[in-house]
Parts: sequence; structure tokens; C-alpha cells
Amino acid sequence: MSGPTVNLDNPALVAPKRLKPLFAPGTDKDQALVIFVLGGPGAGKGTQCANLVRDYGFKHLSAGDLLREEQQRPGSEFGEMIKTYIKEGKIVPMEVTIQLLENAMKATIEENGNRKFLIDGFPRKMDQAIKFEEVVVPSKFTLFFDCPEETMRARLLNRGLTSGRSDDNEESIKKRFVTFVETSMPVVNMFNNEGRVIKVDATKTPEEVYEVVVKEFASKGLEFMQK
Ligand SMILES: Nc1ncnc2c1ncn2[C@@H]1O[C@H](COP(=O)(O)OP(=O)(O)OP(=O)(O)O)[C@@H](O)[C@H]1O
Ligand SMILES: O=c1ccn([C@@H]2O[C@H](COP(=O)(O)O)[C@@H](O)[C@H]2O)c(=O)[nH]1
Repeated sequence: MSGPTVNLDNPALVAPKRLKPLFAPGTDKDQALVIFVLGGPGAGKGTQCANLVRDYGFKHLSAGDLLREEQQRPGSEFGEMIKTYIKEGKIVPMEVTIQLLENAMKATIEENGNRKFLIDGFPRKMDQAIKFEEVVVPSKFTLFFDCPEETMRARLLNRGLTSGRSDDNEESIKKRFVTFVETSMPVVNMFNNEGRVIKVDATKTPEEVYEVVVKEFASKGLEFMQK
């Protein structure tokens, strides 16, 4: 088994960027609705987000997708670093991910005024959670998809047949699970202790899972968009 080719703790790999707040001081942060969507790798976050976009008019921002795009962007100073972190199932330093999310949120607001965001696969680490809510905007709640590893593993290996993702393979999946348990679950637990988590059983069919999501959203006062 080959280990990481790059020392992930090397500070030279991280180019800290100053985080600028999304909203100018004094503006009402409630102008944006942010829902974090968390769950283990392959729990079905992206699948359910697509339903929520269709029915509630959210803008879906997947942190993983934004990182993959940045990785492929010609000339990106972070490309190689992101590639390594993703393959190793590690969490890219928060400065990079928060900046990508913030840029995408700003671009959406400028483009069509939509301020309703599903932030998928983020925050995956405590520092990200605290920093994002401090400098960007606090989340309304976290939608957490609960799924056993064996189910997620089977889904990821199946997705890996066609996804082309560098991390949908046995070796990366094992590492992603370790990161999820050790680094991401503490974030879910923190939000849960604050009463800010909706936990949904993600083992059923996508349709059954979504039915529960819709009921939970209604309990939070979120209704289907008028067509
Ligand atoms: N409820 C479900 N039952 C069976 N298969 C599902 C279910 N939800 C999603 N899938 C399938 O499992 C795979 C992973 O789903 P999805 O990409 O939505 O997960 P994810 O949580 O976003 O994953 P990741 O964290 O790796 O991005 C996909 O192939 C998807 O079609
Ligand atoms: O906040 C984040 C989110 C994701 N990553 C890295 O991306 C991969 C893939 O994420 P998916 O949500 O499964 O698409 C993840 O394993 C991490 O390596 C991250 O660093 N920070």
C-alpha cells in the first residue's frame, strides 16, 4: 500500500488567504439561508440535494465539487495539493475551501439574487465550521444523512464504476471513512448538541429518504417553492 507522496502537514503547501466577510459589516446576515448537508461518503447527500434544488429553489454548492473544479483549473496554485488531499481522503486546509464557497455564494447572489444555499459536504472539520459561521454566515441547521459504512461502501464502489473519481476505490474509501469518523463526526455532534441537526436515516430508497427530508423541512417552516 502506498502512503501519501506529500507531507500534508507541511505549511508550505498551504497558502493562507485572508478571509473577507461575504457580507459587509452592518448588513443583515439573515439575508442568506445556509443549510449544511453532512453525512458519510456515499450517504446520498448529492442525490438528496438535487431534489431540494428542484423543489425548494436552493443553490447547491458541493465543497467537493468546488475543490475538484479548482484542482482542474489551469494555473491553480492549489491544484496539486487538492489532488493529494482528495486521494488521501484528507480535509483540504479551510482557507482554500471557505474561499471557494464564498466566491461561489457571491457569484450566485450577483447572478440571480438567490440567497438560499445548500452547502454539501461541508463543514467537515471543526475549524471550518467555526470559521465559516464566523466570517461568512451562520447556518440555519445541518441536514445529516445517517448511513452505515457497509452501505456507503457498496454505493461508492458502484458509483466508482462510472464516476471517474480518484477516491471512489477501496483504498481511498477506507481513508475517507476514518476521516469522517475522526474529524467530521465531531462537527455533527457539536451542532447536534446545539440542537441544530436534522438527522435522517439514509438507508432507504432515495424516494423514501426524500419523503422524510420534506417532512423535516416542513417542521422548520420550509415549504415547496411555488411553480
Ligand atoms: N438512498 C439511496 N439508495 C441507494 N443508492 C443511493 C441512495 N442515495 C444515493 N445513492 C447512490 O449512491 C451513490 C452515492 O450517492 P451520492 O453521490 O448522492 O452520495 P454523497 O453523499 O454525495 O457522496 P460523496 O460524499 O462521496 O460525494 C450514487 O451512485 C447514488 O446514485
Ligand atoms: O470541505 C471539504 C469537502 C471536501 N473535501 C475533500 O474532497 C473530498 C471529496 O468530497 P465529497 O464531498 O465526497 O465530494 C473529500 O474526501 C476531501 O478530501 C475537503 O477537503 N474539504
